[in-house]
Amino acid sequence: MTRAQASFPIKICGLSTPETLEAALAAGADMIGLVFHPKSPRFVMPDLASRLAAQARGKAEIVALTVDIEPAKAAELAQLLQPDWLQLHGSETPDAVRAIKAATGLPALKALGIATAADLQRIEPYAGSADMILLDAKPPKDAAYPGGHGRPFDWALLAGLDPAFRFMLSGGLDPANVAEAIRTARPSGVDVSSGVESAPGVKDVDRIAEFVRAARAAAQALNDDMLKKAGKA
Ligand SMILES: O=C(O)c1ccccc1N[C@@H]1O[C@H](COP(=O)(O)O)[C@@H](O)[C@H]1O
Repeated sequence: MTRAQASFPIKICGLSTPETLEAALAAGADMIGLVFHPKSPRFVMPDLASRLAAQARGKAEIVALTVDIEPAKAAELAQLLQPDWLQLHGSETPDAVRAIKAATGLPALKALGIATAADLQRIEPYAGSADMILLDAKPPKDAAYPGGHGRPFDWALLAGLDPAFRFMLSGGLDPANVAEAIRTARPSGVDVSSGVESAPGVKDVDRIAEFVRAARAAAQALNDDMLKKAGKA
């Protein structure tokens, strides 16, 4: 089990400078995301990505974010970056997730877009393939890239999920709303990109620190509440 699977992981995605990566590490982020989708404003070239990965290694889990990547390309990326996770943020089927995992030997964080209760039925088929599910908003129609648009979805849709099901939540989270998102959706971790930026692709060190602080406090409160309900506190 990785560190992220054992605790309440807080992931800061789309980091692209040593300074903002350092801010995420100093704030106590558990996972950092490097984006390998060329159409994203957060895309990092392989050389820079390798340097950022070296800076983060051993301090936070490194997540390589890809979109509908071929298994052979994923293996090349894994070789180059040696990430701890692959985030699969496209329309990868359960079989594609299995093939990418087999080619890389890495755990997969599979993102699924949620807009209605019916979308929750897309989770179950990934039970035997994805190591963690990330529930995100759907991108705007005609978006050039499938995530990182700062759009929330209705977190109350997740209230009926099995409490034992571990998932991460993303989509429009920011320092001001992450506590409410955690109270409502009761996720096992959170992921943010544009909510800690001053402009698309430009991370803000103060917002990163505020986000991690707010998420950590809300996760602790959620845990205390669950222990109380279970009669253990
Ligand atoms: O961040 C990106 O640029 C990105 C590009 C392609 C796919 C996913 C991307 N980011 C992921 O999108 C969600 C939501 O981000 P936001 O906080 O709403 O901006 C998050 O999981 C990012 O990892």
